[in-house]
Amino acid sequence: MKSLHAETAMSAISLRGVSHQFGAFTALQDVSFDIGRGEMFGLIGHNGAGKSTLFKLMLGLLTPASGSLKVLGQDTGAAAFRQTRRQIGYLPENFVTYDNLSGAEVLQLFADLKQVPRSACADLLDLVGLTAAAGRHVQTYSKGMRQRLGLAQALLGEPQLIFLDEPTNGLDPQGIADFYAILDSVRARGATIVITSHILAEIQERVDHLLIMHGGRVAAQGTLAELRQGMALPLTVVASVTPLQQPLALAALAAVQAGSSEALNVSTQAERLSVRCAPADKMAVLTALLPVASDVAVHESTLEQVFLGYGAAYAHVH
Ligand SMILES: Nc1ncnc2c1ncn2[C@@H]1O[C@H](COP(=O)(O)OP(=O)(O)OP(=O)(O)O)[C@@H](O)[C@H]1O
Repeated sequence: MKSLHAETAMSAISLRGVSHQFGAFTALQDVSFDIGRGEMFGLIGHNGAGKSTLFKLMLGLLTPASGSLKVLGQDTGAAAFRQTRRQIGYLPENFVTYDNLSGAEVLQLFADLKQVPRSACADLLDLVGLTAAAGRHVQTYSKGMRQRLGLAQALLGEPQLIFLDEPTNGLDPQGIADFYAILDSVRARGATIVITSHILAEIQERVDHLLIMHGGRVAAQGTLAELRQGMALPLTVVASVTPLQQPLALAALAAVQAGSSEALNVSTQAERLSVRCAPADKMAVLTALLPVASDVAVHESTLEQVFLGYGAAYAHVH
């Protein structure tokens, strides 16, 4: 499936035919995609699919064996990329910090390393909700607080581009919600965010575009809607139907089934009627149910189902 977004100089990131080997092992093969400026871009894949390697290439920490890789318009291999790096923030998968320093001291240290004025630290600590704990040793921080400190570090210097490698790993639901609320405020100033996560339910409503990696290759890319379309997984329509209306609903659905080559799976439980059908039959099912039902809702396939579907399809071909 081809990316639909424009492959122009406006891309924050552009990869063409990128491959990378570790010794004899090919970790990435012929990877091409674009990330538009201001997007929240989700990179997903099984363990070992190549996500962290891609991050390291995009950060200029590794050099691709072949292909071209431009980040913020600059070739990552060029000497000038050192300057571009200042526009980039990175929260690694395992953010390691110094336990016997305070949160404020850790952030100041990173500010010095990034040559960002220390005066920026107070606002960032405030943004990530650590002002009250700024004087405490990081040793006493919870996992969520450490991750928020890591995010503050990634946001030093107001970077245009931010890489977050499994940033919500180990956070509780409130911690995850807080983390994404901070990201929303970062997005509001136009920053591009690239994020990996294994918690697909968490990112499916939050990212603009997705790239599914499998075995070092791109298995699929697009918006969630495009990825769903590519997989054509069944969806479920649920509705409330009174006992009086139920025969009418079932008759209307039988008519839909008669006109479709795909199976319609209808089940009823008390007044709740549920129809599992192919995406192509969605409108016909809705048209059949709307006159005789209430509370009609469509449950599309989840990103997790889509991801597993692409994984299975990919494994079948390769
Ligand atoms: N420095 C290295 N030397 C040799 N092999 C490596 C090196 N770094 C990564 N690999 C291998 O490259 C492949 C891709 O690894 P990578 O860390 O990019 O995967 P990932 O998608 O980030 O996985 P995870 O979800 O587990 O973090 C894996 O098979 C890994 O073992």
